[in-house]
Amino acid sequence: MSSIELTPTRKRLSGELFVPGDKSISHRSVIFSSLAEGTSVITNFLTGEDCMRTVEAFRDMGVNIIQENDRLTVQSRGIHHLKEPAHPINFGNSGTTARLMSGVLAGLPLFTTAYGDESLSKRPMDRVVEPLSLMGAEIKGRNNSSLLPLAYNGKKLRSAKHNLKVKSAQVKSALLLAGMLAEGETEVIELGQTRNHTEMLLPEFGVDVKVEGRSIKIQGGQQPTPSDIRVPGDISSAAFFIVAASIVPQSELTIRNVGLNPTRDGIIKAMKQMGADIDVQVHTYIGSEPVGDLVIRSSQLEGITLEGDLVPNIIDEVPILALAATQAKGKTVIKDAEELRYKETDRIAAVVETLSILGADVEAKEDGFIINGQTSLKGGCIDSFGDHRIGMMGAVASLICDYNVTVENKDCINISYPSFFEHLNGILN
Ligand SMILES: O=C(O)C1=C[C@@H](OP(=O)(O)O)[C@@H](O)[C@H](O)C1
Ligand SMILES: C=C(OP(=O)(O)O)C(=O)O
Repeated sequence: MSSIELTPTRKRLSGELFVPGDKSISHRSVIFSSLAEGTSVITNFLTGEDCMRTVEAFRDMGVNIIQENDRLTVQSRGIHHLKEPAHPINFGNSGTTARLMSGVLAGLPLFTTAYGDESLSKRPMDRVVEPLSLMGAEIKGRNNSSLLPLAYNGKKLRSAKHNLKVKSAQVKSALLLAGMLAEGETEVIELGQTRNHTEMLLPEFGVDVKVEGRSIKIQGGQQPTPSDIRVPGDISSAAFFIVAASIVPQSELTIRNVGLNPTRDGIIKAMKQMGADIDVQVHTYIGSEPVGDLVIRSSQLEGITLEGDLVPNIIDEVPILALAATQAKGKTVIKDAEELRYKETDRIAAVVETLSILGADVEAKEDGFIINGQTSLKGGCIDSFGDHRIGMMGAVASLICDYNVTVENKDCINISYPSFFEHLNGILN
């Protein structure tokens, strides 16, 4: 198992950084272009392991996807010419691949099977299998079809009206994709606003989607048309450096071309509410997604409460926000975040264990945690638990620890940010 020992550098963060392409938009752009008939070019594609699983799934179905660094050329003959893979599809560690592809595979006239790694095989799939079954989907799997591996006896689905029971963009997107392949109009009513990349990006591929408040409607029988997409930088990756530059004294860091979709920018709102010094300049729109530059200067943070509607917006950023909270004066409370228990690992347990080892004052709750700051962190040996976001949080923590930090099982960072350590070393001055 790979590990890295990080020694206290006492260096500040400065200079400029371009974070890799957004993971959610990368997945969606390869799915939509693979379903389109013709050629699409995707640039600044995230080549992390998760998005490559989505690429491989479509390669397994006969789509020609040529990769040159972070540029993908997707050549597809369209929905009606996808071929049935002769072997199971590997979703790896990627929840987004598993959920979104479930919506696609259920609605294609193919028989497919799919599996995941140890972590993904424990994550709930009933959240997509159940509503897809209401559309006539035939999906079978372990544990009453709630866990991978799954087998999809794909067929033409019927439309449905779904009132979602979880705040999940993956579930919403799976049902919209299934709805696009079904007969009639499918409506998805969200429990709360989640990232809206599917609704924003499908129209770029010529698919009509109607959004009215929390209701999203899609007419069946639509086939995406090819489109060229430039993926904005991933705010969830930028989050590690937003927090790092805020908590490492004397830092001033610029992060360029970050996606600033309002359903994703909660990390900036939360950090600003804690007193972080962050300038935001939106300079372009890619499709309808705002993109801009951030300048972050170190500052004294204060504890806050993070709850309710903000939580889905910061769901992947909670581990790194928890580290920020250890450096904030007073109490930070994170609640309504039980979804964290269903990620690559139980992120409530993993955050509490990791920060406790490093010397923080943190208490687990069923739906989040309470952190009392400000604490000086010591150091120690921590495990990523095979979770990229926990591994990166540990690496950022090492910047403010008194002694060495060893991060065990660090290779999982390649899932969303293969160049993470290179980028970190490039801005430590
Ligand atoms: O739709 C997406 O691209 C994602 C949605 C979120 O998951 P949930 O839908 O399970 O909240 C998030 O945690 C994940 O990293 C990416
Ligand atoms: C939860 C995550 O991803 P996924 O659900 O796609 O595995 C994540 O990237 O933090």
